[in-house]
Amino acid sequence: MLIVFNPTAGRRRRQRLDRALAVLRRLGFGFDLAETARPGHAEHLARAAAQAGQGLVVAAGGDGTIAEVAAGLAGSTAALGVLPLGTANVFAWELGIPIRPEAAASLLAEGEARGLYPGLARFGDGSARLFVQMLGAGFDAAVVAHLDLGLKQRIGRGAYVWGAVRELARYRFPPLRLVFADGEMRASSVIVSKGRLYAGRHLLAPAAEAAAPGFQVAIFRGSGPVAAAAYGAALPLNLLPHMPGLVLRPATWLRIEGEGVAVQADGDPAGRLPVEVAVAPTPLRVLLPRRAGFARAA
Ligand SMILES: Nc1ncnc2c1ncn2[C@@H]1O[C@H](COP(=O)(O)OP(=O)(O)OP(=O)(O)O)[C@@H](O)[C@H]1O
Repeated sequence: MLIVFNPTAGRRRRQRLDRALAVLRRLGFGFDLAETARPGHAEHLARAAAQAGQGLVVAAGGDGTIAEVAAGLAGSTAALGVLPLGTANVFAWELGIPIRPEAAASLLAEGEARGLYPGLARFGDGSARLFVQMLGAGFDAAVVAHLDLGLKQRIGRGAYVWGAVRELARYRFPPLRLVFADGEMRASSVIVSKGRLYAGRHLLAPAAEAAAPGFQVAIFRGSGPVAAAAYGAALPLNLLPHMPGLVLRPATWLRIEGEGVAVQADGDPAGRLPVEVAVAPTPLRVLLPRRAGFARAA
């Protein structure tokens, strides 16, 4: 097993990693540990490991690190394991992967690999990017793009709240055009979600089935700072899905247009519109709790 550790993900991550490694050693599990040195490095490490015949590659980090490892494993038979050390850890909450390092390490020993279908984003410049949990365009991507990373290191998720408040004052809410296989819609923001949860364990898309190929698309039709503030206030109360102006619909493909508008994938800046979103052609084998019960929103 190779563990790919992002030393910049989340807070107190190294102590949390050490707690997980202590359990693996106690269980007699052999592992190699590799630290990422830059964005994108986890993908290279994972691909090289899979090509060398490694059967299990563990992403020790947040959702961005998981997505990079997933991209490196794409098309191989190696399974993805997760030690959730990130700031929001939405993928882990969604799939019932324990957040406690000791329990997450035990899962690496006793979990079962199940096939999940990531999303694949293709951008106007020809680049492509895999995402495991969600992709957003518009307001939330602007928050991610302008996030104060120093503040995130210090206070964690609060940095996103502060970033959102700042963004309310300056975001211009340019209109987006969403093209589905069966028609078009206008929106001020959109989140394409593999799962039910968003920003930790808050409810976004109750009908989502994380293990199924395809997405729930959250289409924010309310525009302007007042609507965005209302959506933001509803999120921690798990009332977002019921907000006026929010439309949720399933899709397996869509194109999002809005010249120059920021895109985020799994909580990291991912480029700019236009983007085409589809289901990845090959499933990703992910180590999950046996009889995985997908988590409830908090
Ligand atoms: N050594 C490094 N220096 C700077 N950035 C790095 C390094 N290694 C990885 N990264 C980048 O850090 C990004 C964010 O990390 P990650 O998503 O794992 O943590 P997080 O943002 O704290 O967690 P979450 O996504 O759960 O909120 C990754 O997408 C990756 O590109």
